[in-house]
Amino acid sequence: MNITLIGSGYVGLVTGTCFAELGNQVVCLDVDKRKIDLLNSGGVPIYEPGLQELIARNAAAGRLRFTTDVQDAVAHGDVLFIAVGTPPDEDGSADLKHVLAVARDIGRWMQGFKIVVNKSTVPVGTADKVAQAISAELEARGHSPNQAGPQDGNIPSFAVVSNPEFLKEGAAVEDFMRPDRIVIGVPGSEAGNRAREAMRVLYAPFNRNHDRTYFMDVRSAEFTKYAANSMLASRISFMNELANLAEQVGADIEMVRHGIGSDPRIGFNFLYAGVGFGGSCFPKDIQALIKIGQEHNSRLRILEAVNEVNDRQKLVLTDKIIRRFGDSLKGRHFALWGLAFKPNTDDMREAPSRAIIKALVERGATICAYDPIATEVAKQCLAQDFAAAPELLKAITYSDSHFEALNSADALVIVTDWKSFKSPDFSEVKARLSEPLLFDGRNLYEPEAMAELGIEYYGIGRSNGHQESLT
Ligand SMILES: NC(=O)c1ccc[n+]([C@@H]2O[C@H](COP(=O)([O-])OP(=O)(O)OC[C@H]3O[C@@H](n4cnc5c(N)ncnc54)[C@H](O)[C@@H]3O)[C@@H](O)[C@H]2O)c1
Ligand SMILES: O=c1ccn([C@@H]2O[C@H](COP(=O)(O)OP(=O)(O)O[C@H]3O[C@H](CO)[C@@H](O)[C@H](O)[C@H]3O)[C@@H](O)[C@H]2O)c(=O)[nH]1
Repeated sequence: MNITLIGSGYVGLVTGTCFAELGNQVVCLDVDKRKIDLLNSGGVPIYEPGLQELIARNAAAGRLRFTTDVQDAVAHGDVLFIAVGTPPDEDGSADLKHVLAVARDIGRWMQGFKIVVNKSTVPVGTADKVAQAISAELEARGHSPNQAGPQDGNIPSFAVVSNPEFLKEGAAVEDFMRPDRIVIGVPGSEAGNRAREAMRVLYAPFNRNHDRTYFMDVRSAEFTKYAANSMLASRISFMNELANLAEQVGADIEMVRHGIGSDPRIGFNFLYAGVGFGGSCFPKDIQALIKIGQEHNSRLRILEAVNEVNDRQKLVLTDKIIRRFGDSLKGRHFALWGLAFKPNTDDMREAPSRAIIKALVERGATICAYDPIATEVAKQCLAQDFAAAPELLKAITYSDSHFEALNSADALVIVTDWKSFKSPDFSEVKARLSEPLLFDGRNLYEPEAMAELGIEYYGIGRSNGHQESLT
């Protein structure tokens, strides 16, 4: 099948590359010329395990190409995927300007029948707005907008489908290639039926052993995406709130996690307490759903609390550091392991490390940070965060080695749960730190083991270690 991805970021690039891997002819379009030039010269603008090799293989095989030419890209695809950003507007609602700009581009250039598939995360009702924007452009071209029936020849007609994406960064290729489910919302029309059949064929390779596709109406599909992210984020904030209470009552949240996760009705996934959730999805999607609720006079109190708990949780580790050292951290130096919002990515959007670094540096501390992948992206993000006080940026240095970052630090602060942090040589850690002190924002280690090693250890919601001395 001929497929076009409009928007070549995390979702567009991964989706396009994976469809090419399955034998489709794929064009990835982006307005960002630097991104397309980089892709055309063999580079990859994001870090995602396995992606670089897949892109190289499919580009070499002639199944995957990159362009900034809208007319060419729209002409190529029988199926046109919209995979552009839907960032939060000032009031928290999803900003649809990129999605609607793409819809207008499609309307401006399309010929014949096109299946327009929205993969961006969007509020319920967006497919209707996309259809209206395409129709308005067709009318301007002198065509009567027609979404109704199967057409022949070059008379433009279309169906707008919702196909939300559920991949996780850091595991995007794996998630896309082995989806738990494929949600497809199709309109109830003849064009919709045609789109449904095309989507069934396109996704057939994912359904060989059992059918993972859930066909539904468009609005339910749009809503499903927000519902999934809200549920997952709620679990995390719930566990973080319980973790903070566990410290007060002398319970250990890791024991509690095992105890409740073993109930199949609850399950183990997304129950890890930590320094809060970040990334480009949970924070913005929860804001957007809260806003949708407000607009429909249906306040979402649980989600309001999920956000509030998360904002607070990003500073829980800093609070522990302040309780240990006092409010002024002047003259204190910390090693910080992990900048990205989660492992296996260089994405720094809403990363808890940004809030933690800001809080420490504003209190006079200096920091040496290490991240296996995200350092360069982090430098740019932190420069923005400290734009109003650029002199504070000097307090942050970076190391290429997680051990060197420890040199002469008053404590090690762990923010991201990269695998390579899980079993460090603790004798080396102790030898390099000026005192054996560890603040673990991801509960990577056991308090008892740390005590045996002579390391003063503070986790999130851990009963033993030294929590009592902080309360
Ligand atoms: N990142 C994820 O893990 C993830 C997962 C599932 C869903 N989503 C959703 O998918 C959408 C895209 O997210 P992303 O992380 O890939 O965003 P991104 O910012 O990485 O990529 C979006 C790309 O779209 C391009 N773009 C913007 N306007 C354009 C236009 N008019 N024509 C062509 N290209 C244009 C941008 O230049 C950018 O390269 C969002 O709605 C997001 O919520 C993201
Ligand atoms: O038990 C957990 C699980 C995750 N996190 C944090 O939650 C955030 C999000 O993690 P994750 O969901 O793994 O990454 P994302 O790439 O943001 O993926 C989410 O957002 C995507 C965009 O909508 C969806 O497609 C995915 O299904 C959804 O998991 C990160 O900061 C994690 O550290 C926790 O604190 N505890």
